[in-house]
Amino acid sequence: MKNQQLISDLLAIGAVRIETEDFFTWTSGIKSPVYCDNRLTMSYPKIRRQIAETFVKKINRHEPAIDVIAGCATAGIPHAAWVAEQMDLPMVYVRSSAKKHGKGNQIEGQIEPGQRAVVIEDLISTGKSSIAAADALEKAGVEIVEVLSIFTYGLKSAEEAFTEKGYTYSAIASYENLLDQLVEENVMKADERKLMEKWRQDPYVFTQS
Ligand SMILES: O=P(O)(O)OC[C@H]1O[C@H](OP(=O)(O)OP(=O)(O)O)[C@H](O)[C@@H]1O
Ligand SMILES: O=C(O)c1cc(=O)[nH]c(=O)[nH]1
Repeated sequence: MKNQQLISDLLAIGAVRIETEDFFTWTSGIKSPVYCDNRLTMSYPKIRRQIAETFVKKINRHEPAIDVIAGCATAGIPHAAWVAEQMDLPMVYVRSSAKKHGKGNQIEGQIEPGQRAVVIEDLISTGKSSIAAADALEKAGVEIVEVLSIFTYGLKSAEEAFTEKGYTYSAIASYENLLDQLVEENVMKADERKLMEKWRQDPYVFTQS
């Protein structure tokens, strides 16, 4: 699946919303004029299959092979499941924090120290959620080979956070691809695009302390 195809699909199913007055609040607290709801892709078998196939191709590049697919709770879980199913690999998922009852697990499913894992996330903003999942797996002795997501905003702070941790990450499509497509489809004018690009350089600009 090409990045521009994914963006077209996300736009076609209404997964991308832009609000220039009543901002969205991201999990990080950032107030954003954009929200990309990749959860909607679950409801479209062709799109979710193409996403899984693209992830599988990326994962198959790794040598030695990957032992386990790890989904980030919650939105990464179904995509991790479809990838694990296609690859006939074990799957686990990682909660944002350990359960307060039951077995107190943060990682659900079976992992063994020394296994090589790919972490599947639906979206990367600051990277905090997927890095926390990768950290939990690493703490359990698992090697993080790559973090994959459907979409990334490509925020500088996320890039720095991944680099600092030494995790490799990639996404099928980016905010850049989204802006290209919005201009292409005449949804956004070139000067509006500039503003959206500017906001990405300083994503906390609308966030009150
Ligand atoms: O890179 P980050 O700044 O961490 O932001 C991205 C995370 O935010 C969203 O999850 P959300 O917290 O909304 O929870 P959900 O997956 O349970 O819907 C998204 O699904 C990512 O997990
Ligand atoms: O950072 C987030 O919370 C976030 C941003 C976004 O565009 N979509 C989403 O589901 N979460």
